[in-house]
Amino acid sequence: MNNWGYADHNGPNVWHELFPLANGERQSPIDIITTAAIHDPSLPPFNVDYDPSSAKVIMNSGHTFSIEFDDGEDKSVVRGGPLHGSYRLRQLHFHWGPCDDYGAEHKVDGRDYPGELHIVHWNSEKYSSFVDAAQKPDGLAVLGIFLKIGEHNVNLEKITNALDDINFKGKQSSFTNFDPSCLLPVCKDFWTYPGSLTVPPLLESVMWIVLKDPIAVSSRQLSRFRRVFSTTETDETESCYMAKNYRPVQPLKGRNVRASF
Ligand SMILES: NS(=O)(=O)c1cccc(NC(=O)NCCNCc2ccc(Br)cc2O)c1
Ligand SMILES: [Zn+2]
Repeated sequence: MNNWGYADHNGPNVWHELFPLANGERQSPIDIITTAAIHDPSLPPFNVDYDPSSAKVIMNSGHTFSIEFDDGEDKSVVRGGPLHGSYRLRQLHFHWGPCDDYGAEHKVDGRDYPGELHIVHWNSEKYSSFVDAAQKPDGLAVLGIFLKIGEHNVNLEKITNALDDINFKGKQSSFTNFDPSCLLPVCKDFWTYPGSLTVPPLLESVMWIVLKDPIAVSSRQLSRFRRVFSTTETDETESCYMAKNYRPVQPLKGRNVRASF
């Protein structure tokens, strides 16, 4: 089943058939129970230092759409928080649902958000590439930012305007001069815990930094995400919209979630 997806026949409930890590000890996403989170006063703030010229392309993988960054040198990095050393920016992508009531991957006290932004970085101090780092327990760092329905988000416009160029699976288009820090909330309070990729191969190599505050996007902007196709332009089967691409929450299995606030 290398054509994994989010439908009943190839979705999260059957990923374990080809990706045994699906039932692993440090899987993501999780439901963050705020009263169980441990305030860690020794946690420093995290710091992002992004160069807008690192942005290269926007692409449709069939599972989400992503902005890919030049990760050939330490031009855009995240440091601090729970991290030791600097982690290099690789890509950002989104997860959403079929309606505005749910679609994020992490939950907070059982609460659903309608979407979630993931900004993916890898440990370039210790490892030689993203794929190498993705196999290591301290290889990746992902910033998770919740989306809530509210005001039109001007910073998201550049991304949603580019979706027409990548409407089908496999399409990519030039996308540069973009600094992802414009998509971060003002307050940088976060929860952090050791977890995994939320997509196959579900590798257990992610230090998660989930921001407490959501960013607002308009219902119209989020509905544009759902009109991206998960199929190619020439797919013999009928075209299929990317209506949802979130993984349900996974067992905590004894892990501690720390709070920076
Ligand atoms: N949702 S997430 O936890 O933030 C998260 C964290 C890191 C990466 C991704 N997605 C991708 O890298 N997608 C493009 C490559 N396809 C998946 C893939 C990944 C790693 C390796 Br090695 C091989 C491989 O085929 C998502
Ligand atoms: Zn993701």
